[in-house]
Formats: sequence, structure tokens, C-alpha cells
Amino acid sequence: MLDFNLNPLDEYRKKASFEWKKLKMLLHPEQYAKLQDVIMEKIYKYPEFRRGFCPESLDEKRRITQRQLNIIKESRILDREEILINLNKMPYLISMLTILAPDTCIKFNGSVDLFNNAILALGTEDQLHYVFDNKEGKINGTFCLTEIGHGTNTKGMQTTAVYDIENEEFVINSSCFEAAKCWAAGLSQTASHAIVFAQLIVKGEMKGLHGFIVPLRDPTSLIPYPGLTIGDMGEKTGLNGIDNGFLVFHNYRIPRKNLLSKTGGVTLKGDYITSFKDSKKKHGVSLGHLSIGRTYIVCTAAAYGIKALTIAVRYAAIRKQFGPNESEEVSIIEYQTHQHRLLPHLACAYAIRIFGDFILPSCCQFIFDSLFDSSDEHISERGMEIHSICCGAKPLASWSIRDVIQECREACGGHGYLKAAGIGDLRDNNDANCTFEGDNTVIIQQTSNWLLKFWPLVLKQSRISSPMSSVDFLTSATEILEYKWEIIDVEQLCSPNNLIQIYQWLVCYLLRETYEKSQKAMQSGIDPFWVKNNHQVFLAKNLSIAYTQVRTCKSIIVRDKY
Ligand SMILES: Cc1cc2nc3c(=O)[nH]c(=O)nc-3n(C[C@H](O)[C@H](O)[C@H](O)COP(=O)(O)OP(=O)(O)OC[C@H]3O[C@@H](n4cnc5c(N)ncnc54)[C@H](O)[C@@H]3O)c2cc1C
Repeated sequence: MLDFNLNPLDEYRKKASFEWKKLKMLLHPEQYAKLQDVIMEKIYKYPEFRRGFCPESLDEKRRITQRQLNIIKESRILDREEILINLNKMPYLISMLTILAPDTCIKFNGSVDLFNNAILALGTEDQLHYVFDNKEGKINGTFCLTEIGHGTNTKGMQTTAVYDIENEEFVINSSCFEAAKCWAAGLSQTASHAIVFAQLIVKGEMKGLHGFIVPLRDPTSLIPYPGLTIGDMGEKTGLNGIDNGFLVFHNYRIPRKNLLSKTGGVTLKGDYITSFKDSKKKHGVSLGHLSIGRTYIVCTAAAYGIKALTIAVRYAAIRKQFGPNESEEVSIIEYQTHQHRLLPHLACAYAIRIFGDFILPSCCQFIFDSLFDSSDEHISERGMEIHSICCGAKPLASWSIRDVIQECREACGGHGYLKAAGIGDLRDNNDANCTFEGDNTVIIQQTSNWLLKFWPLVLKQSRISSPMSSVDFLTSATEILEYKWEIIDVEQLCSPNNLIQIYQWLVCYLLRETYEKSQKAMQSGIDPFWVKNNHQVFLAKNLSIAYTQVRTCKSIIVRDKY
């Protein structure tokens, strides 16, 4: 590892109480540093990855993003088969691409991963060719769930797919403007195929939300097919290389075989079939598959935060204001307030980065096992657990990094507000992390809902264990709640084991409080919908956060366990 060239940061680099090379090796083991070089060599030869500082038009941004996406597909950098050889390299790739080409990295997630994973999770073997075609760049995917009228409430979605027995086709319609699909990445200009979620209607009966593979445009000319109105969402606060669009269906027909029918299919004669026996199992597995985007977000958020902190900490070492006398000014990093503002965020970004190193490979491993290894009897429970961890991890990471970036911006004063400082773009890009793949405030409720199922087992004094062991400590919940700490100094307080014990106590406490208060409210006749709503702010939301913090701390301590 090369030393830095002489530069104005040397004064502070020399003062470090640790060896920076050792720390770097811990975070970036040599094999990944080499991988980074290999990838840079692969893609840096393309001018699309060497961009200047000139502002680009919206069209140009989008053209470059699509070109970059094609290059990533062609060079197979994020190819599933490549990654399966060493799952741990995935977070490094995502972090690197997030810094190099954030829009492209996010577009890859929407148009390749979400599209392909929906087919792998919900589709059948005959539909796998779409996955390969998408990977090879023969088609471009997009994922259309959100509608104008309903985003997080998927049950309320109004796009319909009615089965036409005579023609063996589904007829898709947007019943009103509110049913228009919106936001999907790549939909506006580049996607040739979409995964569309619509209410399935068979013989006049509603069968609930189902996924369909819908051809949108000719893959070569990219001209939309008749029966569709496709438009653009317009310029966004960030990530403008991505062509997010909207879509309205007018009696649009697709073949019967385009229904993703792993959990429920329709026969030629229009009978709805579903394997009730293991539908619960399939649900858990599907949720696990669809978690991958949230694990990406943990890694992209960490990468944004680390970049913002690098800028702010370096700036703090160079920037001088005030001093003990008129002739001497000191670097702003010397100010207690400045350290207090930046250093906890630095620790937080490290923690999220390491958590990403754990959660993304865990999710990839889960997807791999669920597809190719039938020996895991608990695969469905594992899917549920991955889903529950990710529904806490995405909010924790994106909210924390939102605060990290904002503090970094302010810590750089007026210069931090310049476009050229780069912090504003990081803030705008991370902002979307709080909303897409499920709004933070809403998805975090999935984590607490899952945790609440374990409290009755605590009351029965049953042994609690889960495939990824994230709730095993609840077996000792009663003893944990009795813990008394005799901590004498900060060092002891911050020892990893103490921190985990403290967070575990908090999880047990919040779990007991949320459960007991909800039960009491329910017994008094309050509707379960309002009971859940009324216990979010001080209980359920904090419960999910504390549980995710336990997982984060554990991934730091035992980062090589998984
Ligand atoms: C850049 C970007 C890219 C996107 N890409 C895609 C894509 O590729 N495909 C796709 O299908 N969608 C995509 N989306 C849409 C995204 O998934 C939705 O915006 C998101 O799910 C939130 O839905 P909504 O916008 O309808 O917000 P709403 O659900 O209307 O939420 C609005 C507010 O109400 C609050 N709220 C809602 N319900 C509750 C509740 N029960 N309890 C408490 N508070 C609540 C939320 O916290 C939120 O603050 C994208 C969005 C963005 C910004």
C-alpha cells in the first residue's frame, strides 16, 4: 500500500494514534483492494466513467447512465455467477460503484436486480429466459409496483389484470389516473420489459395483487407498444441519470404465461390455482428475495456517508479560523464542538459500512440457498428473518447517513454548500434511500411486527431461536431485564460486550412494553389498526431501531461469522 504524497494533511496524519494502513486493511482486505484495481481497469477505459465537472443536460445524464449500465452488464462485474464465487465481495463492489457512478448503481438495482429477483422469487422455470436476457442486455427491465394513488399500501393498488378465457390472455387496465404506475426506474425511456403488479381478476373474482411480465417496448427501437401511455416523472432532486417514468394501461393484452405464478396461477380454463399447503413457506422465501434492494441501500448509504466524511474531516484539518492570539489561527478540527459534530458520525458510518458487509452477502447467500439448496428446512423462516432485519436496516442506515451528510455539509461552512464540494449531491442521492424500496417509517413496522410474535414465547419460557440467531437472546429476556451494570468509566461502557448487553436490554424492555400496552389497548376494545398506530412513536419504532442496532454491533464484533 503506497504512502500518501506530501500534502497539507500530513500534519494531522502524523498525529494519528493508529496505523491507517492497518485500519484500511481491516475494512478493505487486500483481495478487495486488488479487485477494485481490476474493476477500475475494466471500466475506466470507457469515457463514460471519466466525467468532467461541466454540468450535463438531463438527456446527457441519462444517456451516460444507460451507457454505464450497458458497460457494467457487458463486463459482468455484478453478475450473479461471478459474485457467487465470493459473496463477500458484493458490498465492496456496490460501495465502489456508488462512489463512481451512483445513478447507474441504483438503476442497476431497479432494472436488473429487482426485475430478475421478482422472476426468481415469484416466477417459474419457463420465465427464467427473461433473467438471462436482462443480464445480457438483450432486454432492459423495470419494476412497477408504485401507483399514483398508492405507494406503501400495496393492497390498495388499482391496476387490474382480468383473465380472458377465450383468448388465453390477461387484459391489463389502469382503472383511473390514480392507478397509473409511477416512479419505476428506466420506465420513461429505456425499459423494454416490466414486472407489473396488478389485481388479478378471474371469472369476476378478485384474487389479490400478482406480478406479471409485461413487454413495454420493442427492445431494439425502444418504441412503446400500442395500448400503453408512457411518460416521464420529470427532473428530480437527485439521481437524474435515472429515467423514472409513469405508465397507463388501456386494455393492454399479455399472454397467460406471463403471470408470475409460483404462488398462484390460472389454468387455460380460467381456474385459479394456489398451493395453500406451502404458500406460507413461499411467502417467506419471496420476502427474503425481495430484500436484496434494501441491503444494497445499506451499502450505498454507507458509501455516501464515508465520502461526505472524507470531505468534511479533511476540510476540517486544513481550514483555519480563530486562535489563541492574533498571529496564530488553528484548524477547525481542533475545536471540541467540531470533533463532537463529526466524530460520532464517523463511527456511525464505519458501523453501517461493516453492517452492510454482513447483511448484503447474507441476503445473497439466502437467495442462492433458496434456489439451489433444498436441504434447508427453515428457508422460509430465514427469508422472514432477512426481511425483518432489512426492514430495520434500510431505515437505520439511510436515516443515520442523512444526518451524517447534513452535519458534514454544515461543518464545511459556506464552501460545503458549493455544488463542487459534492456534499449536496450525496445528500440528494441518499435522500431517495429513505423512500424507495418502501418508505422508512412504514417498512420499519414490519420489523416490530415480527419481533412482537416472540413475546408470547418469552412469557411461556420457551426456547427462542431463529435461523440467523438474531432473536436467540430473547430466550433469556427475563434475566436480561434484571441486569444491573456497574460501569465505572467510559471505556468500560463502550466495550463491545457491554454495548450489546445494553442494547439487548433495550430490545427486551421495548418489546415487553409494546406488547403489554398493545394487549391492554386491544382488550379495551380499540381496533387493532389503531392499536398498532398508537404505539409507533415511542415504542414499536424504537424497538425496531434498537433490535437493528444489536445486529449492527454484533456484525462488528463477529464480522467473519457469516
Ligand atoms: C427516486 C425514486 C425511485 C423509485 N423507484 C421505484 C421503482 O423503481 N419502482 C416502484 O414501484 N417504485 C419506485 N419508487 C416509489 C417508492 O417506492 C415510493 O415512493 C415509496 O414506496 C413510498 O410510497 P409513496 O410515495 O406513495 O408514499 P406514501 O405511501 O403516500 O407515504 C407518504 C408519507 O406518509 C407516511 N405514511 C404512509 N403510510 C403510513 C403508515 N401506515 N404509518 C405511518 N406513516 C405512513 C409515510 O411515512 C410517508 O412519509 C421510487 C421512488 C423514488 C423517490
